[in-house]
Amino acid sequence: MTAPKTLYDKIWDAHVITEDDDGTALLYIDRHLVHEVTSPQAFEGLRDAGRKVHAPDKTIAVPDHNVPTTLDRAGGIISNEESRIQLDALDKNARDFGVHYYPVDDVRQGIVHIVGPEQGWTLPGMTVVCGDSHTATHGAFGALAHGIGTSEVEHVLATQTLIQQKSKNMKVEITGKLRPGVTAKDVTLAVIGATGTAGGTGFVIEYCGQVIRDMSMEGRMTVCNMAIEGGARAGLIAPDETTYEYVKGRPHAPKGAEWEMAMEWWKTLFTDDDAHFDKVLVLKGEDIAPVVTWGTSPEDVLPITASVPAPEDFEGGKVDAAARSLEYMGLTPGTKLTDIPINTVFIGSCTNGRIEDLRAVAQIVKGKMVADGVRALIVPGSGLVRAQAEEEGLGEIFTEAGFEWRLAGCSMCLAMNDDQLAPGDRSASTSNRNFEGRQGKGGRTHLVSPVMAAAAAITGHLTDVREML
Ligand SMILES: CC(C)[C@H](C(=O)O)[C@@H](O)C(=O)O
Ligand code: SF4
Repeated sequence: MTAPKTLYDKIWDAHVITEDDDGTALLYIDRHLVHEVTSPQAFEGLRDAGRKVHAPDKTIAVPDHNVPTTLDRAGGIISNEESRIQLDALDKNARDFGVHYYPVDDVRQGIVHIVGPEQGWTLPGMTVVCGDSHTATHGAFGALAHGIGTSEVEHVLATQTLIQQKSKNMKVEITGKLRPGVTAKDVTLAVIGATGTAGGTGFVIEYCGQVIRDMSMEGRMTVCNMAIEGGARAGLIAPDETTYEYVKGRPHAPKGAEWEMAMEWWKTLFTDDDAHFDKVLVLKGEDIAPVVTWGTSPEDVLPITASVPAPEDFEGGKVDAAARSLEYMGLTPGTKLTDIPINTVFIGSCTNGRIEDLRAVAQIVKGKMVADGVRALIVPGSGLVRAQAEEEGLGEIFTEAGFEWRLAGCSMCLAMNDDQLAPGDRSASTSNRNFEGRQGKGGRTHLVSPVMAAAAAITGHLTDVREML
C-alpha cells in the first residue's frame, strides 16, 4: 500500500521528470501562460541563443497589464513608451515564435488568468506557470499553478520544464455556509486576516470544506487568486462536478474519447483520507462577515462593522507597521469603517473581473446612481466577459448608474497603464493588493468584494452591503 497523498502530492508526483536527493526536481509543465511584462527578455534570450519555443502549442500569450481599457483603444495610441515597447514586443514575439496569441483587438483578449480558464487551457491535474504571481488563480481547477520569474520563463519556453523544490502541505477548511452578502472575496481575505501574509510561506494550500464545495468556479478562482497574498506558493481546490461542468465544451478542453480519458485521471485528484498536512486552518463560514482592508497589507482585514484600529492594538513589529499604514492611509483610529469616504471605485482584476462578479454588482446598482464626486470603473476581465455582460444587459445597467464600462485589461489593479489613482485618492477596489502606490502614487486602496465595491460606489463611503440587499 502506498502512503496516503494530498492532492498536491499527486499532481507533483505525476509531473516529476527527475528528482535529486535534496528534493530539487525537474517538473514537466503542461501550460505556459505569457503576458507582456515578464516575457520580453525571455524571448530575447531564446533569440540570442538561436532557440525555438519547445512547445508552442502549450504556450499562450495575451497582453493585459499595459493595455488601455478605454473604448477608443483601437486607435492604438499608447502614450507611455515603456508600455508601448512591452506590448509591441509581445506582439512580435508571439508571432515570430508561433505560440497561441490573443492580440488586443481579439474578443478573447483579457487578463491572462481569466483567459486561460475561459478558453479551456487550464485543466485539472495540470502544471500551469506564468511569469506572474497570480497564476495561483488556476489552482481552482485542481491544477498546480504558480508564478515564475523571467529567467524561469525563458527556461520553460526553451524546455517546457521547470526546476522546483517541493513545498509543504497546508489545509484551509471553510466549514458550513456563508451568510447573505458574504462572498468568495471575503473568504479569501478572512483567511489572510487569520494567517497573515506570511502564514502560507513554504506551503501549497488546499482549500476545502462545504463553503468551497458550494462555490462556483468563479468564486473558487477568487479564493485561489489570493493564496499568494497569504504567502503560499500556490492554492488548490480538488476538482468536482462544478469543475467538470465549467470545463466541458471550452475551446481547448478535451473532447469525446479524450474527455473520457481525462476524466479518469481527474477523478483521482483528491486528497486521500489520512494524508498528512503540515499546517491546518479551519474557519466557520457563518463567522465570516463582509470585510474590508484598512491598511497597506492584505492582512489588514476587518469586518465592515468594525472601526479603524490603533497601533497599540497590535504587537511587536506590527505596531510600527500599523502606525505607518494609518498615516499613509490618512485614517484616524476609532473611525467607523463605514464613515470612510471614497472617491474612486474599481471593479475588475483577475480576482473579481468575471461574469459572476459583474452580475452581483448589477444587482446592487440597478436603478441607482453612483454618488456625486465618485469615479467608478467596471473593467471586465476579458472581452468575452464584456460580451456576455452586454448580452445580459449588464453593460446598460452600469452605464445608466454612472459607471465607466471599460474594455478588458488589468486596468487600475496596478499603476502600469492610464487607469490610476491620483495622490490622496481613496478607492474601494476589488483587486488583490493594497501596497503603497499600488493603484497610483499616493493612492489609498481598500480591498473589498464586488458587491461591497458596488455599495460604496452608490453611497460614496465604505458601506455594509447587507444594508442594501
Ligand atoms: C506585473 C506582474 C509581474 C505582477 C505579478 O507578478 O503579480 C502583477 O501582475 C501584479 O499583480 O503585481
Ligand atoms: S489584474 Fe492585477 S493582480 Fe491580476 S495579473 Fe493584472 S495586475 Fe496582476
